[in-house]
Amino acid sequence: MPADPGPPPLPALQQPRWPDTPALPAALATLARSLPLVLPSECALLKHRLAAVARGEAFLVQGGDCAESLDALHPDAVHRTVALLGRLGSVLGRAMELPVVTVGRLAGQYAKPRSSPTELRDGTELPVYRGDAVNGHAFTAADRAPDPDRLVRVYQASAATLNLVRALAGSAREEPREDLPEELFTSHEGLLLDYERALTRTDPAFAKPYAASGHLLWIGERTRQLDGAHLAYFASIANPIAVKIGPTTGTDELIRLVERLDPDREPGRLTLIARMGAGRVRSVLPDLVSKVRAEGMTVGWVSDPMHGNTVGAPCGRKTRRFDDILDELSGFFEVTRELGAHPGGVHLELTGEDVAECVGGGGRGVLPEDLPGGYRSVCDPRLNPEQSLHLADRLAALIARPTAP
Ligand SMILES: O=C[C@H](O)[C@H](O)COP(=O)(O)O
Ligand SMILES: C=C(OP(=O)(O)O)C(=O)O
Ligand SMILES: [Mn+2]
Repeated sequence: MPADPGPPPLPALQQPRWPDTPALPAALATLARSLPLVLPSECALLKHRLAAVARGEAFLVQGGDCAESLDALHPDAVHRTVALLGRLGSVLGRAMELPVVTVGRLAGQYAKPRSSPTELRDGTELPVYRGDAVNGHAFTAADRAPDPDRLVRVYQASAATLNLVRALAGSAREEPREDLPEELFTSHEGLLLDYERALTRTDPAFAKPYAASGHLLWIGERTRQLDGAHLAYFASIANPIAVKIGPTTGTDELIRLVERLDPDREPGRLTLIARMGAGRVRSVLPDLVSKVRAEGMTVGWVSDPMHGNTVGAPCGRKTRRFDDILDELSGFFEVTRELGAHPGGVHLELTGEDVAECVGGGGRGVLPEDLPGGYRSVCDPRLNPEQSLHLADRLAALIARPTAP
């Protein structure tokens, strides 16, 4: 009798079309016998800290690149981004009068969901860039071909980044400094299920397996289907997790999502990252927050003011206006406070490098004509240090005087 094939696999969106060669199983076997990048006890500690965020007793500052790039990996760049997160934490923690939990979008943020599977340039169509875990950014057939060996390369790059981050955090613990967080956790979008499964580990001290690729993993807006493979994977791991929710999220859908991902209502388990867009946050968010609160669910509420505010610049690049980013943050604070919920944190795409990708900001700010010369991101536009600190100052003023014009 033929063996029972079991249930069909759940649909997994946004997965690469890997070549049908032994390269993928070989890469996954390498990852499966590799060392974990993070420990379950660290994940448990972050969960504990995020429980304080959900209770209104702490504030989350999460940020970093849209997509890390192997070519741009440099110790100074990591140091500058970590220092920037530290400075943002100092400003916002003081304004909120709360301890800050700092989480980097780094040491693993190498895979991107995309709107279209291909990119067309001057009549040539190639697979879209899906992050350095999958293919190369250059617009050539060779670079854009998915290459499973990249999974091992980004694992190694993540290990090296994490090593540096741990050293920086260690030095800050020795000698506390305004510009370095004492404890920095890592996070990335858990998009590539092959990669995440190969790095999932068990530990006798913990009831459930955990993702050893980073402390916190989030599900993106494009892969949070209730009957999808991403939800099933995330439900199976013990890490603190987050979900991005966009403006089309229904209230019933959100309740089912929370029930599925946090059935035990475990403090700190689930953070909801709202990315509605400045024009919609005030109309869409209130029902979602009210319904979750009415169900007695204690999740953390965080604002990503980046992904709902992406627009095309005249040069053809993607950009975001500083004023839209600030406006969405203001709307998020208004809505949560009005409903008696805690505005639990910010999720930003930023870099310690002096790039020109988002437009506006304090002083002269970045102008659209600066983008062609100053754009370094391999995916979405990031705030540079000046824009990030200006945003933190403006937000701090808003936090202190919520009713000021
Ligand atoms: O970072 C997020 C997504 O990958 C990105 O916004 C999608 O961008 P695209 O519309 O250019 O594919
Ligand atoms: C893809 C991203 O966001 P979202 O899933 O919210 O679109 C991202 O954070 O880079
Ligand atoms: Mn992005």
